[in-house]
Amino acid sequence: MSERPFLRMDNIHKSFGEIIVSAGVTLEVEEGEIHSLLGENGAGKSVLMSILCGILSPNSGQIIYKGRPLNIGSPREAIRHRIGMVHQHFMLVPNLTVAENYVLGQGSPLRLIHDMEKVHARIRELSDRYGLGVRPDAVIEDLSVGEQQRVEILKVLYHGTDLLILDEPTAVLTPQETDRLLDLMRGLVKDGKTVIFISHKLDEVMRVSDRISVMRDCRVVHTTRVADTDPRELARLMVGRDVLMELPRAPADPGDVVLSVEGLSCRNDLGLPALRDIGLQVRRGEIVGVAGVSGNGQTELALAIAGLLPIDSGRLALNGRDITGLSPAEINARAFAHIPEDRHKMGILMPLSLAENAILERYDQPPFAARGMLQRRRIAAHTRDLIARFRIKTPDEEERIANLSGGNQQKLVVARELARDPDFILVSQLTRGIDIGAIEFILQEMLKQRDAGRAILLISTELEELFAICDRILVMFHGQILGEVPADRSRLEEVGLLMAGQKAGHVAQEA
Ligand SMILES: Nc1ncnc2c1ncn2[C@@H]1O[C@H](COP(=O)(O)OP(=O)(O)OP(=O)(O)O)[C@@H](O)[C@H]1O
Repeated sequence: MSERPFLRMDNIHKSFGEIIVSAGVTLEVEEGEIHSLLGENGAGKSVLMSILCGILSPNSGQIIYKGRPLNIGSPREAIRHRIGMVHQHFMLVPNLTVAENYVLGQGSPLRLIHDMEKVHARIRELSDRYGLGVRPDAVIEDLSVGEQQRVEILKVLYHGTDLLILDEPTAVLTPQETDRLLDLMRGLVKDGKTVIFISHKLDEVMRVSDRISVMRDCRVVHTTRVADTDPRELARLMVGRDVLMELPRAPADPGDVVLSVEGLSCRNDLGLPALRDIGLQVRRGEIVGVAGVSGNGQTELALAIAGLLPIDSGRLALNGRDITGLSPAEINARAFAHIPEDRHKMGILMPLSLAENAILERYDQPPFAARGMLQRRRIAAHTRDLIARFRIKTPDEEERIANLSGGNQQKLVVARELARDPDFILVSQLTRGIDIGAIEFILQEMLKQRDAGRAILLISTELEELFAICDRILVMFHGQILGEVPADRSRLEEVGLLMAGQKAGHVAQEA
């Protein structure tokens, strides 16, 4: 251990009642490095970083920062010490501008109005310096996810930072946006800043880090220089066993058509055309992937199929029966499972328990309801079964789902939907926020579902995920399906070209 590290978190303990969430963590970070933090879902990464930036206070342990003990009780104090964090879920107010978000809570409104020109100028200066492309007068809700993230990072820089913590910043980014973010992180380090980076994506961690610490069971179990390790070793350290990088699978044996989409066109919530004449079929016993750079209509495709977005024209059928224009509840009732892209908006209800979330769409149906009464023992037993099978980290089924780590919330959504014995499974961003050990398990589960004769449509921006389990891949570009490619890794380049709008040697016209 070095004499005087930039940051040393020493023997940090934290528990909520009986639940231990930090079990004597010791972590050292050197000045001017990118230090990655890896660990399974629920290993305690976010909790540790929340302690470092004053959101949670530890029960015991010490933090030495820039050679002095650090005792902070709020994020505001952390900012004073030039420690800034970008959280897994953005904390911006959607209907305010970038500049308004930055000055929220910063003083009297009258003075702020007067100073707004200066605020705008400072945002422009920082944005130019780091190539962030952030406009101070842009309204948050009009920005893409990648842009919102740059706004969050610039917010930390705006308040002044020497230590920047990024909690799973790439989970929602396109590969291009990720490259841009990794470049930005290197630029910040060149500028003398220190970065702590949390990610489940080992390739990114290997590309960008100087050093890596691995957490398990709420402790740091290993710290290494990136040159002294490889993804296989990191995976083993995280999960405690070897993780299969390639899943064995038999060729598909597709049966009858389960989902059929014909001539589907619709608009997005701004009234602009989002889908143009989409046609596709998913058969029993196959997994059809939908690839594409995010924002090319994939979100609208999932919403339209689930009955959550009105369509302009076209026809949807499930098991040969017309479902066009049916309500989401009516579609749901027809052996239709949906794992949505945004679990917070659509997948779960935060104030409710795991057990309540586990039966969200079925609370009024047998075996969970009888004679108008909830069958609490049955619901509890069912939820305990899901918790055990999907290794969801929680004290019990009565825990509020809001208290689970992000990846464990996603596991519950997947477990609940697969338990519904569906004919058709609509999935968006299946493994977002999930650790590699659990990804291996969930992808294997999807293959089992396929082999049991279910039809699966998997919409994803992760090509790895698509190539791992799909049988064929459709590529979306500007609201259309530009091509179909067998899910064979040798065809990766073709998929990449289609994603960029290039088809058989020519560039697709923007309609
Ligand atoms: N307020 C809380 N009350 C009870 N338990 C909590 C609370 N906040 C976090 N936990 C628990 O602390 C543990 C660590 O959670 P944390 O969010 O740090 O995990 P993580 O390593 O960031 O996981 P992920 O990769 O899924 O984001 C989890 O088991 C979680 O359920």
